[in-house]
Amino acid sequence: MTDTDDSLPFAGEYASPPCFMHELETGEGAQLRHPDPKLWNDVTRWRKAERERLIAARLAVSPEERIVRSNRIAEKLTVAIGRVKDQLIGVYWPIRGEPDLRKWMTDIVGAGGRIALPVVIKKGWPLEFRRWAPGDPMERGIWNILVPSHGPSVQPGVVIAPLVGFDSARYRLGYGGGFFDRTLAAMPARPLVIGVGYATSKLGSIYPQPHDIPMDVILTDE
Ligand SMILES: Nc1nc2c(c(=O)[nH]1)N(C=O)[C@@H](CNc1ccc(C(=O)N[C@@H](CCC(=O)O)C(=O)O)cc1)CN2
Ligand SMILES: Nc1ncnc2c1ncn2[C@@H]1O[C@H](COP(=O)(O)OP(=O)(O)OP(=O)(O)O)[C@@H](O)[C@H]1O
Repeated sequence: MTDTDDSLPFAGEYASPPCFMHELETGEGAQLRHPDPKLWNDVTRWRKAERERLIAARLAVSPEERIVRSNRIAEKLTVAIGRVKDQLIGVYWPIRGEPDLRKWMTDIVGAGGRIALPVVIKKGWPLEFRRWAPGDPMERGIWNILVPSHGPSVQPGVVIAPLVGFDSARYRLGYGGGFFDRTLAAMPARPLVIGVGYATSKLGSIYPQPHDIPMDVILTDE
């Protein structure tokens, strides 16, 4: 199935933010009960195939080209965020061909801003953010992603979310753990959420579901 394939039943967009508290089970690692399990099953299968296709495509891009594209995204971030002094910005440590913003993160710290990185505490839980500065000790967390070894949980005012895919309604396709959606839903104050990815990762629709939270802004290399 491709993004132009319309054989997937229309997955329903919402004109206003849906209230789905009634679909939440309580307790650790609460799972959502989807309103239409059959549709969700189709969407899940389609998303899995699209993730694999999009990740393989970006991994096939040369390291030199990836640097060029990452730098373009970094320049746009600088413009979008503006004055960074005293801001706390949640970024990410790149994996699987994601835009590499590590130099930009260092520049932000040099300019008086602060950076935080996401940490997976447990599958099915919101992410935690920990402060990071160049040279800080890091360790491998779940899925081998490097995370700051210690430090308290902090609340960024800006969150930069890497996109596996995205659509024109600013919905994000990630790795399928639901981490960013859970994290944004749980944050006491909603941060400015900026999705970053390659223009080639654009889809016709990600078939947004009630739990999917759109990005405020999406920045690409084009
Ligand atoms: N660089 C980076 N760090 C990040 C994220 C990210 O998107 N990029 N995350 C953003 O959330 C969190 C990690 N999220 C992840 C979620 C799933 C898998 C993963 O490998 N999942 C399994 C299958 C999952 C499933 O379908 O149930 C897999 O692909 O084998 C990896 C990372 C926190 N750190
Ligand atoms: N607020 C939430 N509460 C409980 N479960 C949630 C919440 N948000 C998402 N989920 C669950 O997470 C799972 C994965 O969702 P989805 O396919 O949207 O992942 P994703 O956004 O691609 O992943 P990620 O953010 O980790 O990169 C779904 O089963 C979904 O029900």
